[in-house]
Amino acid sequence: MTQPINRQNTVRSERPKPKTAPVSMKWPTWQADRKSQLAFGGLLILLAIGLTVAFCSYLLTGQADQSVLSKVTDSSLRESGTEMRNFLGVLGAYIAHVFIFRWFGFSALGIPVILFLSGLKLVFNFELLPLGRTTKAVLFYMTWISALAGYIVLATDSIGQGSVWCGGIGYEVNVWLYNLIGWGGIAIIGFALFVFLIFFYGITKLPSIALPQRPVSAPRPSNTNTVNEEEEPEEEEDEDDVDDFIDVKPKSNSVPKPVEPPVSETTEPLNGHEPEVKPEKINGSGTSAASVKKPLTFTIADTTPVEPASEPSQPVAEAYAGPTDEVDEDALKLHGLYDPTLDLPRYQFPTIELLTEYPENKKAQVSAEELEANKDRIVETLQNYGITIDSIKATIGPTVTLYEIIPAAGVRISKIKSLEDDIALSLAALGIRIIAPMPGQGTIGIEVPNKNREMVAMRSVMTTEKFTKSTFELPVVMGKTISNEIYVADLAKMPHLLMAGATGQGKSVGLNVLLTSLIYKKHPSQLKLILVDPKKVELTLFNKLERHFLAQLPDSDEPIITDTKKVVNTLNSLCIEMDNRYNLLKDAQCRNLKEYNAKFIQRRLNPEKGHKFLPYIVLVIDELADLMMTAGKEVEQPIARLAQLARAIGIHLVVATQRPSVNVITGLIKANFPARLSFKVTSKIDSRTILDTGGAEQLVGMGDMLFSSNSDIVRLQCPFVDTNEIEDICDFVGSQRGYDSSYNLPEFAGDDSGSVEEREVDLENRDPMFDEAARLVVNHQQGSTSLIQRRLKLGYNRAGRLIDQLEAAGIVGSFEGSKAREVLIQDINTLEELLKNMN
Ligand SMILES: Nc1ncnc2c1ncn2[C@@H]1O[C@H](COP(=O)(O)OP(=O)(O)OP(=O)(O)O)[C@@H](O)[C@H]1O
Repeated sequence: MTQPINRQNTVRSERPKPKTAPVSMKWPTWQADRKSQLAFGGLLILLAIGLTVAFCSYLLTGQADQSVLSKVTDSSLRESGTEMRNFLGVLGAYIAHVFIFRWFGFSALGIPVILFLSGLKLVFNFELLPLGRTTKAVLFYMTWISALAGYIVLATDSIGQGSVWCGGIGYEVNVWLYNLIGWGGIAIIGFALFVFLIFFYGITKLPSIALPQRPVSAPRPSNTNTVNEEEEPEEEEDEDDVDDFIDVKPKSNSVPKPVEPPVSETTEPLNGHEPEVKPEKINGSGTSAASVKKPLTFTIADTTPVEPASEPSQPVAEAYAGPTDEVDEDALKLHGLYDPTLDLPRYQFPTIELLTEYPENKKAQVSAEELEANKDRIVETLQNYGITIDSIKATIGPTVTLYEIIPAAGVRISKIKSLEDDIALSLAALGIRIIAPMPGQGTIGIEVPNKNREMVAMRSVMTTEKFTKSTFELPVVMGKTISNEIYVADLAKMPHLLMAGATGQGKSVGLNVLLTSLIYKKHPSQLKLILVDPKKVELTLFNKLERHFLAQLPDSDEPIITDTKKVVNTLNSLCIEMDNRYNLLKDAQCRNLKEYNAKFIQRRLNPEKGHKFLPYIVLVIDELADLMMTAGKEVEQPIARLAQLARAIGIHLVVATQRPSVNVITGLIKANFPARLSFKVTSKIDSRTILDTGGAEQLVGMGDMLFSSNSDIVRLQCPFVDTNEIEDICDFVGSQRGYDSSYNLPEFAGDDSGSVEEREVDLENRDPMFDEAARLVVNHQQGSTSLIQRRLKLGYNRAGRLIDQLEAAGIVGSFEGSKAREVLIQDINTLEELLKNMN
């Protein structure tokens, strides 16, 4: 007797098509290609130079060339070329003739300006002036100057020589105006300028006309400054009245952008799927432009070329000096909320075109016959063991198909579970997993791998709304669930992730997916990565992100950490960073990084007290086993300490290993990593070590994985991102202007610490730079190795030796962890005295 099969299977023949909208599309496709950008940009610069030469030459020789030009025909082109006086021959004369004589007059010189600025932007990614705004202004002034010149030419009746000044447009407009309102046309031309200025500079107030009073007592009009700011913003920097904020000009030359809103407490479930989408908070910058609209003073900076941030660890905030812990009302009023992204205002997020689009036919194809046959076999096998079922339904996932059965009343679940191998045998398939019972479903699930599996392309998941509109702090697209939903998790909530998988099962791809997700969603000012790669090959591609996203020790010469000793130092340095951050949070009376940064954005924390915007730090270790073998406790302890404490202050760890054995994933480490992810492992024991349950040994490889958080386990297909895609993304980010260097972690002296006596400093053989270093340290009253390193352009080791010698000479105090050493000599004269004695 066959059981009735419920035909309402949830086979998804029509899966929602991923939208092709880019995550952050700024350039059309061809522009994303750097080579095309360079070629086209170069052409624009060349054109700009050529047109300038042709136009200038035309202004000098145009009259003579005009007569030749009028005779030019195709047949006489060769001869006329020789007669032309224009530096660029007949072509130069012709183009100049059209632009100057027929159209704009001499103001056509604005055209090469626009071309030149566009070329610079494409070739060097450098905006001398804001491109859009300058283009608008130049186009307006070209037309307006042409009209004004036309009026003068008409009024003075000098059309003969004057037409190169006003061009055809200016002249014709004035003839038309003259016919309309006689000589009153000048009023319309003047009014056009007035309207343009109002809209272009956003003028809302006019200067109050202060009637001259008795000269001695006449007060300075209080609003003079405001008016000037609005009409002639470029002059504002010179105004005395803004002294209080003289240092606080925003480092932007772009239109002020909406700032990250004060972040509210999230209510998303821990590690869960993305909850409902809140469109107004996309990218975490949902505050409406109106609500944070910055005052007009910002237009000043709009035209100021940006200096690259020189101290990434202390961004623009340094300049904002507010009173204690209250809102710095003045700075807030003047500049609006603090915006960390103004560190690199022109940074462009990587575009979706950098990811490969795979053809649709790579989707899972499970035929109706395969489905029916599997169902029948499952039902039969269970029947052979005396288990009858009420219904069975199938859901086709990218890698496996889930058959959910409802057993007849009285069937013991454990009995079905014990038949795992028998069902696998009857289906002649590897990697069968039985989930009994399915959490919250009242059914029993049997996962059967598909014969043809779907490759989940990174691009297809990155374009889904779930990811693009994610409001998570650190959104990571984990993959596709069995029901073809995109699973996005928040690394900030995990808060640390342990990853395991036998070799070749997709770990490196998984790490790349994680890093790509973060890079697509975060601005370099909001996220720093520390990449540890003992295998030395897996993460090297990311070293191009050094000046944007990477953090490292001050002495580091390689952005990706591969050396065990350096790993130990970096972990300890991260512990110091954690302690520093806790001190800042304590001082600010905040419970976590989110609250702290929100307070800083609202200018409620005083940068002079050391407060600054704190980026998230994500530490990725590609192979823990290797480190545990070579450094054991030295690595285990800081990892465990960070994992225990760092969640609140925005430091998150992602640790991967091939060998999830107990001597690698020790109890101490495991207890502090609630979120675990396992690709296929070789044994059930390994699966237990990483997930606390079996199942990972049954996975089918190539990114098939189990993700466990809060004791929920979900099977996912990890997206696939190839190394050439990573390379393109890193090139795209790396080619943009970044910080001066990577984000500096606090110094950690490691074994070299201890008093100088222990390190036997020989003051007889002082470094040749000793005197200079001593003067530097005393002048700055700051005993830091990195200061010496930076100012004297020395390597870390030499700077370290110098600071030891300075300590031995009694110029600086002893090592005090993350803080700079105390300088024991207060003034330069005393120092000179001492140096004289020493010499
Ligand atoms: N999500 C995925 N989708 C499709 N194929 C994948 C996926 N992940 C991995 N693969 C395939 O498996 C191969 C090995 O993956 P990967 O290099 O990530 O393995 P690994 O676990 O890091 O191995 P190792 O530990 O030896 O470095 C890839 O080259 C790719 O062909």
